[in-house]
Amino acid sequence: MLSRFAPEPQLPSGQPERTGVLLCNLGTPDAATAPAVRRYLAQFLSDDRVVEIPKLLWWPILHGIILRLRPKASAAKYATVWDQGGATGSPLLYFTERQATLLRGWLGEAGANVLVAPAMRYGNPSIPAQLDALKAQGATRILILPLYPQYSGTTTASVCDAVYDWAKTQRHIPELRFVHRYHDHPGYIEALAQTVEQHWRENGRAQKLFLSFHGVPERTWQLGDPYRDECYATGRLLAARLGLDDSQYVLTFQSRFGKAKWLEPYTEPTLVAMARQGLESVDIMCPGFTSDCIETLEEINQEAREAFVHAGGKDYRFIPCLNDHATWIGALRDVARQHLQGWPVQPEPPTAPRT
Ligand SMILES: C=CC1=C(C)c2cc3[nH]c(cc4nc(cc5[nH]c(cc1n2)c(C)c5CCC(=O)O)C(CCC(=O)O)=C4C)c(C)c3C=C
Ligand SMILES: [Fe+2]
Ligand SMILES: [Fe+2]
Repeated sequence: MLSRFAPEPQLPSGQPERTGVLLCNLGTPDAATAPAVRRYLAQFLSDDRVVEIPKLLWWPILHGIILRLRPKASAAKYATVWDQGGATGSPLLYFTERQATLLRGWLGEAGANVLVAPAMRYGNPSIPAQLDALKAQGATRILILPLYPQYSGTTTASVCDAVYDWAKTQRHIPELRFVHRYHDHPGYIEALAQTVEQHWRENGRAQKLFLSFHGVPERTWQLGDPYRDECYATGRLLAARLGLDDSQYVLTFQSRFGKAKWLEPYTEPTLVAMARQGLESVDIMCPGFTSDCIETLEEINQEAREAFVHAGGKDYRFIPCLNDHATWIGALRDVARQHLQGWPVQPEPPTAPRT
């Protein structure tokens, strides 16, 4: 029987042991085309962390309906955000790569020589490919840093699964550490607050600030997923930092998928209801998304905007995600440093050749 363990990479003799950081985001299709979106959605929606319906029931729905109908419509939406928001190609991939490059430089400020690689849970560059690449560059310790500030079984735990699956194929597993959450980290809250304040300086201030987080099925919360509570904690800390009372901001959940009940209140129906009650202007941001993507640039900045205006709203002001904001990269550096404690981050002197 062939061994499931891959051969260990041959490192040039004298190459120092390195420390690596894997910056993980959700993923994105390789192109804004129906076949690429189908491949991406097939991988994404086959993950039982994401869809908790028994395979026997889910498979016919996924392969018989969703993967036949959704890719074409979804690709048309992806085409509207490709190259947008200051990005080239997929905004999610573009900003994740940029965050990795900047983080490497910022960690290097204090003389730390840490490898930083971007990775996507679904699509490319994949988590196993990037872990292989880090190992091939000599990484013997790797910190897994998901770009999800709030922990959810549907996202953070799925990144952990992908890393554990890769580890199962390795003869010599690097030391591994995982960041699970930073929803209340002062640097993250500060970066969000500065983004809102800059937006207010440039555009003035609307009647209400909407904080729209990605939704998850409500059942996951009832079963103990901490995601909802962590979103509310982020919302409260951000409002306090901005000096907002409860009447000045609204926290909602977007991107409902399928027929089940998801976390409420839902973003678009709340915008519509409030516009009908006379709300004229909103500022809207998505604090749980650390990069702009289809969910922010299309769903929030296009679809929800249209719904708000159609319901009588006048002024809809979208606030971009953290992307490559300097305070945010500083926060990522601080989160990484906290979790790298005790690990050597300087290249070690070459070891003497064995005699
Ligand atoms: C099917 C259920 C889904 C769950 C649960 C879910 C949780 C979840 N997702 C994000 C972040 C992102 N999701 C994105 C896209 C996206 N999400 C789902 C479904 C679920 N997400 C779908 C089907 C899609 C694809 C888009 C579409 O076809 O409409 C993205 C954007 C990807 C991109 O722009 O390339 C992000 C980011 C979080 C944080 C989360 C739970 C906390
Ligand atoms: Fe999603
Ligand atoms: Fe969406």
